[in-house]
Amino acid sequence: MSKDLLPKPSLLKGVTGVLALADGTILQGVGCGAVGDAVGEVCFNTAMTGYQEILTDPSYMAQIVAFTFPHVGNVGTNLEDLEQMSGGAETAARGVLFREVPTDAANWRANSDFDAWMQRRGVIGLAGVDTRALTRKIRETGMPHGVIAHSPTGEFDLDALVAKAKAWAGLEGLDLAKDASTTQTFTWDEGLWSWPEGYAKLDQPKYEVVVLDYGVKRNILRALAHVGARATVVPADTKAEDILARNPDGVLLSNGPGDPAATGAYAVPEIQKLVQSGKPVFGICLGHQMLALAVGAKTVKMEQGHHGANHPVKDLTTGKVEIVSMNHGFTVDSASLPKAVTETHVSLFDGTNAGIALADKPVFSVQHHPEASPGPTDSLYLFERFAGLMDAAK
Ligand SMILES: NC(=O)CC[C@H](N)C(=O)O
Repeated sequence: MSKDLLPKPSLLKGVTGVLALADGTILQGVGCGAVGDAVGEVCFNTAMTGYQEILTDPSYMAQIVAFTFPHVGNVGTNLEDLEQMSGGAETAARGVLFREVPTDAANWRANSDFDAWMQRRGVIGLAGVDTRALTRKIRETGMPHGVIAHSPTGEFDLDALVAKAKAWAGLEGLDLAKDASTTQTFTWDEGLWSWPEGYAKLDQPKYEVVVLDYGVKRNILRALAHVGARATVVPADTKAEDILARNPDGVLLSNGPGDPAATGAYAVPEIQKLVQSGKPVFGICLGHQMLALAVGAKTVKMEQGHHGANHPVKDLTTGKVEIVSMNHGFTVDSASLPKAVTETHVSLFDGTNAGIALADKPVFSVQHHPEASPGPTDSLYLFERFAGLMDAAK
């Protein structure tokens, strides 16, 4: 085991949790949340708040999230900050790692403490690990495959856990949108949250938007309502003909888990028809990547990915810099963008593509999360840009 990744003994009450990486590295700590083990890609997230939204973001399916912020769980969990639509017993992320052992919940909105919430929702937690050393490792060698395990008796078959991490094929080529998507069409009219009112209600919709659900976050639907759009959410494999038959004012391609290239196999031909129809189209994250595939560009796997709530992105159409929420492990290869497609946004961390627009159609998309949740709301203007395109098309 690398010396860097040894636990800090003062933090440990007993080794009841481990993370076993495919290269044989073992991190030991205090297990919490659900008991058992789970395999996934290990990424780090630099957000300082919003762990409940992050862990329930469907785009984190098949991933294990290591928070660089040391105190996770202190404000407990509540019934509102859930991003996945199902709201069911299963949470998107497979596991979570953090530095300090979580305390009891201390927040007026909390109805549960973090440990009990993780237990109920099947999330395995591992506390007391040197997340800084793990983050440095990910920065140097990319996002590893790992198995997170929690055993209250402290018994682990470490060789078997490493073997399981090694045997996992990874996210490349994996279509998870079909698992994250709704199977039933439904409409949504809840707006954004503010204090002390709570969630707003959309009374008089100005626009009707069909949302192709590849694993949509609730706050995307709320941000649509915020600009006057009522969402009709349809399953990931819905045909363009069926969407256009509803005569929506616009179509939104949602975020979602997995590899865009694998998901694109069935979604891309439908997105191409939607683009050709002349309807305004807005893509977010996985939706952005699949729109890029639909217009002939390529997507590639990233080394360490972007996961956080403090990423600077430049809107090349206005010259403005926005601080955004990011969560992606694949990226659109800007060099592969065809001539008719403009690069509208770039990441100021590494220059990777963060947005595109079509020259001759009311179609655009971004890699980041304008709906935030968690994170800053600098990019909410993109929902207004979408509304502007819908106005122009009316
Ligand atoms: N948040 C998302 O939609 C993520 C998109 C894709 N699964 C990626 O990791 O790049």
